Amino acid sequence: MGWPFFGNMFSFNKAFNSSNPDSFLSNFVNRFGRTGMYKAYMYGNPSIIVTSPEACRKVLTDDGAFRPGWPTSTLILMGRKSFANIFYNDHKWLRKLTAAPINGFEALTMYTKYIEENVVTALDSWADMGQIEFLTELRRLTFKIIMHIFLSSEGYHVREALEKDYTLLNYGVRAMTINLPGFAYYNALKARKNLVAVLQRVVTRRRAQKRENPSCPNKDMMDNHLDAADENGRRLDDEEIVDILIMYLNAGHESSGHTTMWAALFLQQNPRTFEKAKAEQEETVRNRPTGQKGLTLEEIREMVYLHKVIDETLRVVTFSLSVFREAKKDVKVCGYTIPKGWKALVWFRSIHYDPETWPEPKKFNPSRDNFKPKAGNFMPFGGGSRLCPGNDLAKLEIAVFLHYFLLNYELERDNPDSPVMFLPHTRPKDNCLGRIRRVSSQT
Ligand code: HEM
Repeated sequence: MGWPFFGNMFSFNKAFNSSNPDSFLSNFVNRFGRTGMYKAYMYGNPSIIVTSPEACRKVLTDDGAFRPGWPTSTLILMGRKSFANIFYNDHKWLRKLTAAPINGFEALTMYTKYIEENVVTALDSWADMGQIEFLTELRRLTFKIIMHIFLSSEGYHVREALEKDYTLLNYGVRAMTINLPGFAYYNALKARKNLVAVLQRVVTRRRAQKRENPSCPNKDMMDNHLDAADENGRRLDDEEIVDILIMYLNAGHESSGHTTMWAALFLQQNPRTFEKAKAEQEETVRNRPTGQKGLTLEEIREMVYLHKVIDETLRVVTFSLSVFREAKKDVKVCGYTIPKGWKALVWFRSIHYDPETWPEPKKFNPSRDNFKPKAGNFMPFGGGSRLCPGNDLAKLEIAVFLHYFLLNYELERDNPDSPVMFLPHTRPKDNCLGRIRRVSSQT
């Protein structure tokens, strides 16, 4: 279980700050064999790192034995009333409240137009901007989209005020919990304070508006939260609304921004895949009824190859390296006992990089046609009752972006060999510095 007090965090940080993050787990495998479960001391807690698909699935789906168990440092940043720390009936109610408006055909059709308009405008302006940090611009774009869904009636200033602080908040999420100036965790705590202050001001103002004009229709998710009551009439207090929003806005843009960047990058690095994906998009446009302007959700759902590209990107990148659960009792998983109170770290990266399931796992290859999916060996959005509620929205955003990117643009990187960072999330160190160039004008 590593060093006293620090446990395995030194070796974790060493591996994830090198070019070979998987060496962290290989160390366990080399010493103890492919057991699928390894005892470790992580983020201040005795933990079991769970790596086999069967064991991961069991941990994610057995709500009787496990509950979310995020480290205290993460809970402080996300908020003690965020999704990371709500359980049972409250969780069920709040999931229904927040997931319904971003799922299903009608909701996604409504957002397709907004996403499309913003993707088209963004790509067009980036092409005129010369050198850009592609990742930074994509994060701005996905943040604008998630803000539209949750806080559409707030203007540019609120968005700007929140956007800056989210970057700092994220850098602190998987950092060492050192609350001293100059350290990532210290900056993240300051960023959270600012985020809370901005959102609290919005809640206070909206409550006042609702008192003055109770019949005013709801405009966005924030308004829905202010009105919501559960079956016993319980309403959400300010802290709950702020914490739910802090986590949702974060989860809703970082992941899709990063994944979109990697998808574009992988396509650019693999010309044959690029051409194949582009051909599918050209066919979509050719088959479009005359008079139809822009994409429809039906068209997007029929893009078979593009979805393979997106899935393969989700696998190779594995944006959520692992998620945390805590054993509510001593529980047997695949022959081993996880003791009550211990954390279980569901290690998605090992599932997605298992060479037995994914030959040449580090290779981006959307045409893994011999792949037979088995329950648990592809879980980019998690599983069980905590399955990501934004998965369809995220895939929609990525698909719309790739549609226009493939048809009309290419990415030229300034530092194609820029090293890759793995914490807090996998990204090129230079945030993908480069240029977006127009290559044709088909749409
Ligand atoms: C590529 C994009 C995305 C990836 C890879 C991703 C991944 C994940 C994963 C693995 C989980 C499970 C966490 C757990 O088991 O504890 C999760 C949960 C969550 N995601 Fe996503 N996500 C993405 C996009 C989004 C978007 C667009 C939104 C919002 C619209 C969102 C909101 C959430 C929320 C609120 C949870 C917590 C759910 C709960 O605890 O019930 N995610 N996500």
